[in-house]
Amino acid sequence: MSWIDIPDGSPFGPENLPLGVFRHGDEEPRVGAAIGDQVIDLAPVASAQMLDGAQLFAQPSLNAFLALGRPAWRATRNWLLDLVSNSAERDTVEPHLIPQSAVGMQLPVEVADYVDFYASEQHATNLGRLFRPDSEPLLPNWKHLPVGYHGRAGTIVASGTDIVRPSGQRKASDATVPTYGRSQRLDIEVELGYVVGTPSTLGKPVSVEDFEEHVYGVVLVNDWSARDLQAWEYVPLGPFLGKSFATSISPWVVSLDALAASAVPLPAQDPPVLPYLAGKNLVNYDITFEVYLNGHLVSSPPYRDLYWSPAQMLAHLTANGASVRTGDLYASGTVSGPEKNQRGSFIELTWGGREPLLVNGKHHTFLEDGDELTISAWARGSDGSRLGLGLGEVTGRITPGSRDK
Ligand SMILES: O=C(O)/C=C/C(=O)CC(=O)CC(=O)O
Ligand SMILES: [Ca+2]
Ligand SMILES: [Mg+2]
Repeated sequence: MSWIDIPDGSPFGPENLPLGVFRHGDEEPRVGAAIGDQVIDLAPVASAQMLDGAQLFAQPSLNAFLALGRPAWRATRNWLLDLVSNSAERDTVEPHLIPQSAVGMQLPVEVADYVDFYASEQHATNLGRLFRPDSEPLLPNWKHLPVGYHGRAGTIVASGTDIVRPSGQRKASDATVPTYGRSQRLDIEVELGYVVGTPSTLGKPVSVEDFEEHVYGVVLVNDWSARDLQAWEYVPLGPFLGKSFATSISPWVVSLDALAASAVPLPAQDPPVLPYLAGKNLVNYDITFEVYLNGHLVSSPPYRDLYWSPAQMLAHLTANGASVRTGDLYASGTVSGPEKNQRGSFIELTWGGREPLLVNGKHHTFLEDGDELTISAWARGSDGSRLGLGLGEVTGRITPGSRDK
């Protein structure tokens, strides 16, 4: 319960309290917490209470706060829970509530490195069938390690940023040589992203047990992908320009402490994983995404059945001694469920473009100029309810890009 008025159905209930970076008029961007349809401007509230570290909220990114580590994250969460639930705090907090409609949101984190996994068995199977129809859909390594690649941190953009249609080399299957031009198979990838707070040490792998020491929370990720560029360029070294032009993330970082209510055990893995990937308490989160094309729901991918847990992803990405830094982002890979309306990309939803989707009376395959794509997501608590535990949304609109050359 909160003394703050929270609209019914708000993703930001009194126990969610995600953090983000907002801009209010021409004031400096700074850290806020979302509750209902308002933002708590944290720096002046912390200053009024003469808290150490109040200046950490007067920053244009969460990085300084994230670097403090789990004890400080917990203490901050407890402070926030008290601010919104204890009516004695009302006089201090109320002057620093700002309607979300009056602020602009920017990237919550200055992203250091970006890694993208491929952890949904359903998605990997679908893409195997589409890209490698004559082979086994899952490659032999897939159930032994969380497959991933290093992406491009510098082109991670805030929700709402226009996505310029990328150009590049692509080769039609009946052509002998490639051409350069605008992508004709521009797609989305619906993913969950994990934000690293506490760095690790170079040369020292992070164990699955230490996941919560390093990871602060989650954001929504749309890993825009140009399937025609990708198909022509990516064997054998992996994704490159087909995915590096833009990746959008949601503005509010939901903490693992808030998400704990939706943790579900990871199903048994077969074959058994190597010891460095094994753990007794591996979890996933019971999160369901909703994908809207121009305002119409086209898919609802479920996260809870992902094959690899985020703790295993972190253990694997540091297994060679590579370190993580404050602000690193690693994403789950596209999330797809078994049903047709649970697929997390248009290449799957339209089966390579051969089965167009009928959306509001119009046939769609890949993204067209002007299309607006929004992903939202909700976590479910152990009682099956949504509990005001939403992740908010990430949105972007396709703009035409430069003329073909
Ligand atoms: O299987 C392939 O050939 C291609 C896979 C992808 O494009 C997916 C990817 O990059 C990772 C993911 O988001 O799941
Ligand atoms: Ca991806
Ligand atoms: Mg990308």
